[in-house]
Amino acid sequence: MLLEVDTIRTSYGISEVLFGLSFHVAEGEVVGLLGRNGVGKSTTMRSIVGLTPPHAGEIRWRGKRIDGRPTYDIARNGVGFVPEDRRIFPELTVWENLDIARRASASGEGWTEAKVFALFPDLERIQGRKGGFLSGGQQQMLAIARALLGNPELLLLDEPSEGLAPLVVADLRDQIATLKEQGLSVVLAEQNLDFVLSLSDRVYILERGEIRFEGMPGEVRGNSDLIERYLTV
Ligand SMILES: Nc1ncnc2c1ncn2[C@@H]1O[C@H](COP(=O)(O)OP(=O)(O)OP(=O)(O)O)[C@@H](O)[C@H]1O
Repeated sequence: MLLEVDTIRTSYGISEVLFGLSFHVAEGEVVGLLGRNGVGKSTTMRSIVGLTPPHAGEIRWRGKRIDGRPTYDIARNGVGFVPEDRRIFPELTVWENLDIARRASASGEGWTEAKVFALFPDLERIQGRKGGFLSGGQQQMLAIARALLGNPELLLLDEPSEGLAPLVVADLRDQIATLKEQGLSVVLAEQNLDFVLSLSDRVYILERGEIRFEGMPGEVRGNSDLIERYLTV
């Protein structure tokens, strides 16, 4: 198993947000995390990469514990994270945003600027533009491109389609599908049900910091009980 999240409990100060949450990701799998705002999807990702480490439970990467390890170490082990706010440097150009990520990466092999430009041709065209002048879609693609330069084996994407126009979302879906075809494992936290169901091999539904459902996308699609209970606003 690539990643095992085993009954983790995570808190912000005294307020507990994840209550013994467990899920796993096999090699090459795309796993969707679904649930309304505030159920703990971002906190789950932040727990995995060590930004808000769990205070109980275990997180294992290829069978070895990574909970409690520093974020840079978890990244070097092969876990890439694209946070919801994308964290683009606004004063740096697209090229410079990528260059920094490549230099920070431990391994010089694998992803290169040329390869990320092949996946995101738009980024090549605007490589001289400053991060602060990008559209939401361009920012999202830059954030994913930057994470890829760290040569992850697993990519955690937090709400990648949020705020993007439908045509841009369609492009993003194709790009994530290409990454999957290339063997990358992905965890996708999303509100956009069609987007997740069309990409995922398996999905989990969260509510109040716990997993309430695990199944195949086909078991969620058209299941109005499940959708009404856990997903509609
Ligand atoms: N820095 C923080 N300090 C305190 N509480 C927080 C913090 N970040 C998130 N929370 C709380 O933790 C809970 C889970 O939030 P989280 O962001 O993980 O949910 P989510 O499912 O990702 O939702 P969203 O789509 O809004 O990001 C929420 O109740 C939220 O208010």
